[in-house]
Amino acid sequence: MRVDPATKYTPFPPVDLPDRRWPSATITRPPIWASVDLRDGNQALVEPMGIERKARMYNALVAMGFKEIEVGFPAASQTDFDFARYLIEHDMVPDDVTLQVLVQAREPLIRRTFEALKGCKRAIVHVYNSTSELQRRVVFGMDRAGIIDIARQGAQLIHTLADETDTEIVYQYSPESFTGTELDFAVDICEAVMDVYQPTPDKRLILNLPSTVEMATPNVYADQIEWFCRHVKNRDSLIISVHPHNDRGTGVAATELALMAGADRVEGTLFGNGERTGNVDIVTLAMNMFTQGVDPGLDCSNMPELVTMSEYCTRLPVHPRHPYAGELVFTAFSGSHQDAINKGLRALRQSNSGVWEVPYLPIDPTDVGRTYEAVIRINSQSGKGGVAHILERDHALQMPRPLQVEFSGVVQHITDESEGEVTAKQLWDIFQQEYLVQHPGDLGLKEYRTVPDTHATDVRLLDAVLTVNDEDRPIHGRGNGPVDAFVDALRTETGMDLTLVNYSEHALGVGANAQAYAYVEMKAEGHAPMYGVGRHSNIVQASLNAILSAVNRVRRLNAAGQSGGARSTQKTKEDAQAARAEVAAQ
Ligand SMILES: CC(=O)SCCNC(=O)CCNC(=O)[C@H](O)C(C)(C)COP(=O)(O)OP(=O)(O)OC[C@H]1O[C@@H](n2cnc3c(N)ncnc32)[C@H](O)[C@@H]1OP(=O)(O)O
Ligand SMILES: CC(C)C(=O)C(=O)O
Repeated sequence: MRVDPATKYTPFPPVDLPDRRWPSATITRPPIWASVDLRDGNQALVEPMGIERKARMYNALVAMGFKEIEVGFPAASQTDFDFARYLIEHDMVPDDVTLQVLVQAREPLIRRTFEALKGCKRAIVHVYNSTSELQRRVVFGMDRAGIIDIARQGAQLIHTLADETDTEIVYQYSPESFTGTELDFAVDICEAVMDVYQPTPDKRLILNLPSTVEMATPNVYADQIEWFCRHVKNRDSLIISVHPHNDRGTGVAATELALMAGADRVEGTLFGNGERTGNVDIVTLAMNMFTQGVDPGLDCSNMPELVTMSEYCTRLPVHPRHPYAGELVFTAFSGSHQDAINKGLRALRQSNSGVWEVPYLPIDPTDVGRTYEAVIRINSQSGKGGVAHILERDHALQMPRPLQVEFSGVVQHITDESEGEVTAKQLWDIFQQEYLVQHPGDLGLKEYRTVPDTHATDVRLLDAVLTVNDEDRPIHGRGNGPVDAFVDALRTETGMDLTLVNYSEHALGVGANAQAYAYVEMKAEGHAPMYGVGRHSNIVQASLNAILSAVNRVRRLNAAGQSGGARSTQKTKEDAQAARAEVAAQ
């Protein structure tokens, strides 16, 4: 029988704060960022980082612009102790960066922590004990007074040791499991710690209010933070810090609402690594601010490098759909998205506006070190817009709309069969096979010339030599220009009733050797109109090639015993099989 959640789980009680103010606040500046990758992130890894990996991540965090970095729990493990020593002894702490170390409110651990800090110019000593009703009851078996005593004694020892050291100590206290702690008790225990440290507006105490376990909707965390800020004494002598986890998958939202509710500082990790479902993801938070026009003060401009570094250090993958960072987050496969992105990018180029406005792309991929290459990729969900985008981007083709429709039908037929992706290179190969390559049995244009008809005005006579399977075939035609005369000659040669329906062309580059593309839509009796594409440095020859391309496609259809319109596949069975085999092989 299924479990009845109503009998097994208790809903989180709402906070009594009817005049809450945070819903009308906005985030206009970044908080103080503190990375806990090397502590909370590290303690959650299957294989915790050694010194080499820790140092690599530490350097990356400094380079990003973090000014406060929790480097470990030196009293808990020799590696963490040694790493703090390593940074201090190798003078790896820039003047504007403060190392932070975590310790439980327990005397031997606190003493050991101070040993780890010897020689450090400035450090945040972050002490914690657990305060929630559940932990008081089942872990510590203590009442409120006993728990306050642990915190007070821990703070007293730290205060004493701080007076004896040359290191400038910044105090930080966390009522761990804050989200499960009654708010009045959270204020009481924090104020007991404040009584020891005596913070002032010039020497503020960091009070860190962790969502050790995310237990409710983000608005509840915001209420808790606002309630605390409004009830704690000497608010101006405090830095209110949040340390959200992501158990409900809403760590980022909870943090944003907590900032609106008055938090000054955020502890989190890159890409949300951390205990269970992780700590809050600082990269997403920072980029969310960035996309609202707020400089987060953290450099995420080389996201691929950050991902590589994080994956190496944590030995955990960053999900391909991870916000801003995942391999696929700037990629559209679906046709209507591709169409809108294609149009949006074009409109942006034309507008010359610096303001980013592209449907389905909340940020410019280049702002995080990505290119536009991956934005549009082709599979069976894709449409003409995506196909046209890639051919224009990589080969400067300006395909007329009906040709886009026709060619996307060819591509779709292949992707439907292969059920996979078609790379940009494969797409170009398919296009060339379909329109530009001479297949066995196709007509090729060896040479041509036109002369005015001396017996009629505005009429030209054409003499050309076609090749079919290495055999020459002379042809002759007349018309009001070379194109018209060529179509006339082909009517005679092929016996097909051919009409030129549409024509367009464009140059590729400039100068005498610039290539031109010509696109023709031909109607052959018994077939729907069909496109041909020609390429040559001479525009007339490009046009004649395009006409032959269309005629050859009709001939291939006839040879395969098929008929049908432009939207049906124009590929012979062999072409389709070859293309499918190529896609499958990659
Ligand atoms: C939410 C967080 O992420 S907090 C950070 C958590 N990080 C870690 O725990 C990683 C590092 N910790 C460790 O390696 C170990 O826990 C150590 C080295 C610190 C301590 O190890 P041990 O002394 O063997 O204790 P262990 O952790 O198994 O048990 C905790 C004991 O400390 C007590 N305790 C836990 N927290 C505190 C605290 N803040 N203040 C005082 N006592 C505490 C517990 O009640 C328990 O007491 P008991 O032995 O009388 O039952
Ligand atoms: C030590 C505290 C801040 C912690 O890591 C947590 O509550 O998650």
